[in-house]
Amino acid sequence: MAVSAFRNGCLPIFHIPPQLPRSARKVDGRSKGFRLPLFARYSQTQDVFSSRLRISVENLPKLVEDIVQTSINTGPKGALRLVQGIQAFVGVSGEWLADVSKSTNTSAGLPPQLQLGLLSPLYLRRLFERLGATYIKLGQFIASAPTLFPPEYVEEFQNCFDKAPAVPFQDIQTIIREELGRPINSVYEYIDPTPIASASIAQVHGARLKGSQEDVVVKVLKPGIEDILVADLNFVYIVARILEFLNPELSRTSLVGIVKDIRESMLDEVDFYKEAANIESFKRYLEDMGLTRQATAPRVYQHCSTKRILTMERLYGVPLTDLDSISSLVSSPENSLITALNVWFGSLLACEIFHADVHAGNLWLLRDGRIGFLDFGIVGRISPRTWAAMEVFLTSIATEEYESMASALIEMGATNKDIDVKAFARDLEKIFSSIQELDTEIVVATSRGTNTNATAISANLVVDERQMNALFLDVVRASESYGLRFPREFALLMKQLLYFDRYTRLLAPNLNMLQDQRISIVSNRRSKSYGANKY
Ligand SMILES: Nc1ncnc2c1ncn2[C@@H]1O[C@H](COP(=O)(O)OP(=O)(O)OP(=O)(O)O)[C@@H](O)[C@H]1O
Repeated sequence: MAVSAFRNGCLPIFHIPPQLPRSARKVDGRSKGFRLPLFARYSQTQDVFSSRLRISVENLPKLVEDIVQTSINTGPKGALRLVQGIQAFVGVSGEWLADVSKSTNTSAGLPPQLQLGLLSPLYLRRLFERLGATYIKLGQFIASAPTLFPPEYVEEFQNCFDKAPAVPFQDIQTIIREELGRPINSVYEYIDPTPIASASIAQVHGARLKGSQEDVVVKVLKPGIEDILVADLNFVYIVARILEFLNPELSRTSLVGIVKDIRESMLDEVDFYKEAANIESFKRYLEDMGLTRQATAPRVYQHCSTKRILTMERLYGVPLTDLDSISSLVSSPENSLITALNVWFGSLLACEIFHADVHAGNLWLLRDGRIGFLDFGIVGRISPRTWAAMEVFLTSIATEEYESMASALIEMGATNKDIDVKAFARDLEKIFSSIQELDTEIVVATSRGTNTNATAISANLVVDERQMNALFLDVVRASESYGLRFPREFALLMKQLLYFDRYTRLLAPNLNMLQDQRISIVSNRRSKSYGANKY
């Protein structure tokens, strides 16, 4: 049962099933349709429309000024991106037309996933992938923001992969040389021309330092990526401004504010000084809490790091989902998981930043048995107050205390309305009890610890994750129906907990992540702040 799944330390996952459970559609007889106003406001009367228009026209000069200013800031690169955008649009339109013509040859008619044209989730996701870095990141943002976007889109954008073709090594060498301001061989003994990884924004190469002969990796920002980001984000900003102008109600959802937030956090990701500062901050936290024998983050070599290249100690290890390799490295995968959890939970308050992207590629078990945290491009900051409410929320899931759960959600969600806690608690209880009958066997099979049968476990994980994720969405929607809006940190935190939930099911299926005495989710209060220094 799902509730017993929580007792086993399982949490809802951000993966949305296409067919949401009954509880996703209705709670307490209220329709819980989930749409941005953009998708849902077609039934306005003419009067309302014209009064809106009157209000909007007054804002026209400001809008025009904003568009002109943003276009000037974008410069000629805007035109280039426009051409690339048109090419991507034509390409995906071709795919859509081909699929339409295939389905018109069948008797079943046009399937729903084709009906919205390029605005349907599948084709929009493909368009985003063709448009490259900015849109891939935007897609990932949509995938992690179920409170803001319709579930079909959230689900489809889970597939927005951050892989990209590698930049030729010659171009990478040019960037490194320019950034260093001296010959490459004066700093590195060698750099491996074959990249370890090539993502949308950066490419990573293995290398060895001259002199000390230490193994390092060099993370290199892909050429022209900042220009692309600026051009694209300015375009998205203009679209958001126009939408808000056409429909002033959108300003209540603060669409422009969201776009500004995304712009800020994406531009942060292309500044390796910031990533280096985040790593340093995390390392100081480990040192000051005496955790260096349990966990680490790569040392940054400042003399060969700049805004566009980051030279770091090379870590050797395996992702936390690689059960076979983990078992060959340590006798108790469960203990390794507990360490990872304690270090991460501890950082929530004892370090100014927390690692906000702990997917398996970024969380390793190292050969020496320590946990390695990689990639501090995305970090979050949480206030002690929000975390205190989060702790109550997590505990109430395990103890099934719905009034505490309601109060914690109210504490976290911004609202100035008075909320009926008891009614909210009843709605939450309904959500949780409505999933009691969900595939009991799945959870039972997982919790029996079938760790010899990796395939069965992963199959179970997928199904179970979908259910848990739907449950989480239900909770968010129920909260929204009471006027609650959660801060970005809430979604960021939940996403990390869902990653940990996945690791728990793989490495320690009988572990109760929320209640086990060995795991300290209760705050290590921030006695001292290990903030990111400015470089
Ligand atoms: N210090 C390191 N030691 C060993 N390998 C590393 C190190 N840093 C990065 N890598 C390798 O390079 C890959 C990509 O690095 P990183 O995650 O920092 O880049 P990214 O562009 O942010 O990628 P993503 O968006 O996929 O997380 C990692 O998954 C890992 O395989």
